[in-house]
Amino acid sequence: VAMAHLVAGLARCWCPSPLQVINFPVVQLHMSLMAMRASQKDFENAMNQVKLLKKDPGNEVKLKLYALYKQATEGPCNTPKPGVFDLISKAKWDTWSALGSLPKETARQNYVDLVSSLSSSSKSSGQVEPGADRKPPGYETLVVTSEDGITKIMLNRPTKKNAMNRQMYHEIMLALEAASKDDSRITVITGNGDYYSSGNDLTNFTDMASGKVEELAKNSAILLRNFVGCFIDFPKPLVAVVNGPAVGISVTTLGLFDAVYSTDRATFHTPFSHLGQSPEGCSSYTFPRIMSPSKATEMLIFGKKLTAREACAQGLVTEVFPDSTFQKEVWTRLKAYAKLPPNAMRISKEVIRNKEKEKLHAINAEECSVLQERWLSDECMNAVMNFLSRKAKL
Ligand SMILES: CCCCCCCCCC/C=C/CC(=O)SCCNC(=O)CCNC(=O)[C@H](O)C(C)(C)COP(=O)(O)OP(=O)(O)OC[C@H]1O[C@@H](n2cnc3c(N)ncnc32)[C@H](O)[C@@H]1OP(=O)(O)O
Repeated sequence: VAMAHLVAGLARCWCPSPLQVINFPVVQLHMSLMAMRASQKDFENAMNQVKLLKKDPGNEVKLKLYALYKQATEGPCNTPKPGVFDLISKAKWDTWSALGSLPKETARQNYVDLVSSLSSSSKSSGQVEPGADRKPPGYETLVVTSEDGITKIMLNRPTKKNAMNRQMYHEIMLALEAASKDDSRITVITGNGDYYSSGNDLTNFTDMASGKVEELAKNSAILLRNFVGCFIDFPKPLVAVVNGPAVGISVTTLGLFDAVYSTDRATFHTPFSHLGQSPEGCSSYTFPRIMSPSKATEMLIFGKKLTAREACAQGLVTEVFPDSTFQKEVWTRLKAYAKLPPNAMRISKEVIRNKEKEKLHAINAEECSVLQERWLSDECMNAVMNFLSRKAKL
């Protein structure tokens, strides 16, 4: 966030051309970090302070601390990448790798600064709260509940319109993996607040200013490919309860759901060209099949926004409900469906979807590799800078 403000602030104050914005803050940031290096003693003190924090700083911060510690002590990540299903080790590896060739001294300083900001906000005391270290792990960006045979995964960043930051991508993968194995019969994804989701969190791009951009784009493409892969492989009926507007990746992945129920207040749009980007979530394949090639073009290339009723007429949405009765009607129906025999539902899904799986994985890989290039383009950088400096709403 600090980086986003720095970049946005500099964009407004200094640079007439957004292209110049990319390089300037990197140089500035590097110079300011060089000017204030933490000593080894400061670093050791910070490590001790972490153990005394009263409040759990959350998984995202812990990953960042882990990555900075490793970078400060061992340098750039060159260990082998953990396997796809070792999600926690992979999250740690991804965060460390994303630091690229950040110098050890800078990592040490960043670690000290981060701990210091945590200590002041959580008012650490000399005593560790009894039992604080035994707090059960939970999700930070989701609320996951399971009842009446339904596991509900609710995107929970309502003040950011449920934009998907890296933490949320990882948590959705974890929640889907857990739901695939629990004893629920149907899995639902929905949003908290007035939006279903505003898509990829554009502040994900602010990391671009702090490391090797090619490497970051490569890691992001891997993250996206794994994320979409979890939807392709999900074994039980997967239902979207679209409680409000949906943007970007939250729209494209709908093509991989088994049913999509929407409030009449929702809209659907994928402003990829506006962002200098290209389709993902297998939409380059699913959308032309669901809604015809030319209707898919209007959405995926021209960024046309559909109302819920238009999306339903085109087959992307299964059924639309009046907003006033949406939650009641949808949950009543889902509870009834969740009473159906689970094996029959799972096997029917296999019969319907398995023919396509290999194809979908290949499409996913291709879309991610194209996007990896797009993220490095001037068109994409400029669009993200515009959003971060509040010049454009998409
Ligand atoms: C190489 C790095 C890449 C890393 C990526 C990893 C994997 C990537 C996968 C890629 C795929 C995705 C493609 C997409 O999803 S494209 C779509 C991206 N989304 C958008 O372009 C939407 C941007 N947001 C908006 O246009 C508007 O916010 C809105 C959704 C129309 C809502 O407008 P509003 O006026 O009603 O509300 P607003 O004040 O703008 O929003 C409230 C706060 O929420 C913040 N916010 C909303 N959406 C996003 C977002 N997508 N990213 C970041 N932040 C978002 C907004 O900034 C406000 O915050 P604050 O209150 O000002 O702090």
